[in-house]
Amino acid sequence: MTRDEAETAALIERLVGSVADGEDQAVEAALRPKDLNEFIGQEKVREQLDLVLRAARARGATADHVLLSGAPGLGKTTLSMIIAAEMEAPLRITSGPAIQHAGDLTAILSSLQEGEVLFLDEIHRMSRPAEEMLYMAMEDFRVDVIVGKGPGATAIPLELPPFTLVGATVRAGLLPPPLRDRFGFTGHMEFYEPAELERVVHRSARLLEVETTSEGAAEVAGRSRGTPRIANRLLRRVRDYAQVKADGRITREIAEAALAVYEVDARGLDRLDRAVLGALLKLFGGGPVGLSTLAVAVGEERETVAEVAEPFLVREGLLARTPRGRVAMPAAWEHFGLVPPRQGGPAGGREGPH
Ligand SMILES: Nc1ncnc2c1ncn2[C@@H]1O[C@H](COP(=O)(O)OP(=O)(O)OP(=O)(O)O)[C@@H](O)[C@H]1O
Repeated sequence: MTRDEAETAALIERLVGSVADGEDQAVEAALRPKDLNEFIGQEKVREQLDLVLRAARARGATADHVLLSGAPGLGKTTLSMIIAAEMEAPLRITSGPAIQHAGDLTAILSSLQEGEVLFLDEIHRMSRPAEEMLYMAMEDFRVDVIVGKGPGATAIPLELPPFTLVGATVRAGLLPPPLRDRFGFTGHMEFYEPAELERVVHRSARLLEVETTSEGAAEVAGRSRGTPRIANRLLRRVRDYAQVKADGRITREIAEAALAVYEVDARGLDRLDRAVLGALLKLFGGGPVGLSTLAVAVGEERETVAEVAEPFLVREGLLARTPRGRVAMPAAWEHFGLVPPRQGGPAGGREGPH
């Protein structure tokens, strides 16, 4: 290997990244469904994707580029792995924030094998020049490698083997239209219904060899915010509790006691959700308040509040996003045991009767 090749390999290694260490990551990887049949819920996306992949296989062609949109933890990475497995193709995983320069993307694209699936997580966070390079790569399987700098710079066209790009984003609307339009198929991932999450919990419990009653699984599922990753995480924590404090079996009582320890409340709100709602209610009298102000108040990034906490709070009817700012809904006051201030009264609300 020459020095250039070694540097490129190191660069790709850094960009593509390996799965983080730790028992939880290893367990999470083991819990991933391996094919579309094992993948629970998301009927629409599954059916549509199944058609796209079957048709490509029948033609002996590389599958069209796929865009997956949806909140974190709904299974976008898992689906990209399934796409690669179903196409019997290798998979490369990277993310938008890892690609800061067009050269970063060239390094990855130029090392792809024919038919390879490239999973680009958080595609909306890629740098502009890289994004523009991706347009051409997706459409014509070609990139221009820029050699040199300034007026003397020349563009050398480089042919790429056909590949399938699987882009993942929290919202398809975050992508510029020219990029969005280059995907042959867009799958919108929805939050999971409680019954689907119960199936996820049962499946994971079976794989982890943990005995779980129906009520125990329902309790974990009900607090998992419609998200399989959270269901799996809560299941692992409840399993720990059941092993240390009881006989290892997950019942409703054990799930309730364990989740109280981990500060996940009966509605599934976690510490961040409660911080956001608590600030909205107690500091801003229920709003309206701007996203930036709210984010500063809870010491989080705007994006974290908007993309991690809010979709669930909105869906639960606890918070509304209005043109004037974020507003707490009556259910939020109730959940916190607070009474909303009267119009024109002092901000902050009063303690309720319970
Ligand atoms: N439909 C499903 N059926 C069973 N398990 C699932 C399903 N979807 C996701 N999971 C589980 O949830 C975990 C999280 O999924 P995954 O990493 O694919 O989410 P993601 O949408 O890519 O999240 P992020 O965008 O944050 O990376 C996985 O470990 C997987 O086991």
